[in-house]
Amino acid sequence: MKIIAAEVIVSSPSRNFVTLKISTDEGLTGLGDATLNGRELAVASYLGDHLCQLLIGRDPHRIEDTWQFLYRSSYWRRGPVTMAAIAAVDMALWDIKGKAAGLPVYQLLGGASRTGLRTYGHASGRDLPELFDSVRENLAEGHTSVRIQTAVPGLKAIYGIAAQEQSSGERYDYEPAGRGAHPVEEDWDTRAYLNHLPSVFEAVRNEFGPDLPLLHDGHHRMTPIQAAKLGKSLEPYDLFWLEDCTPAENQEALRLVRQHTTTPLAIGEVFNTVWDFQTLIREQLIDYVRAASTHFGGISPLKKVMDYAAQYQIKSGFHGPTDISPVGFAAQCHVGLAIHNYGIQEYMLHSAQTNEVFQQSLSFSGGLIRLDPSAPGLGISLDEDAAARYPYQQAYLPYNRLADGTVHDW
Ligand SMILES: O=NC(=O)[C@@H](O)[C@H](O)[C@H](O)CO
Ligand SMILES: [Co+2]
Repeated sequence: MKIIAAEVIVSSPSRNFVTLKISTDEGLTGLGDATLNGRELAVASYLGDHLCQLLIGRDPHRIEDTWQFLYRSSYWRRGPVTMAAIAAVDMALWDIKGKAAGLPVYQLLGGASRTGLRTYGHASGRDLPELFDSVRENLAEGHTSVRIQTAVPGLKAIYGIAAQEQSSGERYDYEPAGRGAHPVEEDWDTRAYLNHLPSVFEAVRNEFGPDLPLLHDGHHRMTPIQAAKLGKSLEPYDLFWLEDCTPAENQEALRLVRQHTTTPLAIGEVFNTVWDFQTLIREQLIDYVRAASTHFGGISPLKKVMDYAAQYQIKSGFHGPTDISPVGFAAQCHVGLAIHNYGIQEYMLHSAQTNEVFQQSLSFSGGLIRLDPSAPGLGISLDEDAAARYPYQQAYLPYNRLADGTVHDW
């Protein structure tokens, strides 16, 4: 079999998505997700102007060789743009291999290790009543675990809370990317956040009891000692995990956090290669791997990092925001179903418009994502006419500044 075409499809139903479509001389096609929120066109160009031409004539069955060729032949390595582009190729080739074999991709990765994938949803609220309603909505939707994000007194707009100007009760169930030519500035105050959050979790535990698994996303905004303080102060509320508690470019920073708290830690949604996890896994500084297939080079490296993590009893907690397309989401669900060390899957439901462009065969019932055993490959199709109805619109993620004007992680 030979690759005869590789096309990049940029579409913006509700938000921007970049999809790679690879076609073969035997009539099979494969899809890959190359979406990088806020930098989509950089990845579209990396694919369209550099990688697609290298694929023509290659045997699509040679996934590992293609991955290694694309990774090493560029000379320049790693980074979110490069790895999202390679991820899309990897996913599309697994899609083709599954279709050629008449099997879902998880069957090629060792078969199902469980019935389905337990999920967590995003509960958010500017105040406790809004937050409690949002928790109830998530439970009604079928999630058996819930992420808790709230506003912080004195701050106007922060990560994880629907933009203030939106109608009250608006849920944070759609990842921001403010449309326009410049990112929106939001405000931040770590001290106010650290002083406020424990009371929120105490209220949530009082309202929903001790058993509901609760997660929280620190979103890279704390120093290691601040993250240690928060992890320790949340111990009475028995979190399932505290996510991105501190920027982990310096993986050793987690040693300090680990010394002070038993709150489980999840990191890695902004990572793009296994080396970003090497110290974190080897020193067991985290409990969950937050990588996502789309930002991590695809299905192949995601399976590799999880097999490495398994040696340290570290589980998966793959990133599942709405700025990963249904193709990328399905790809990591296939990995999640096959690996033994599965933890949980972040699951933000895509909009009706997005589901108009991408037809999915996975389902969500009884608190579990289930993959269709009769759907070969990734089990996703893309309606190119629908995609063409939603042209790209430039959009950026927000960023933070502190009260004194210093730029800060958002
Ligand atoms: O855990 N989920 C997250 O941190 C997401 O909400 C990220 O901010 C977005 O995917 C960035 O585009
Ligand atoms: Co996160």
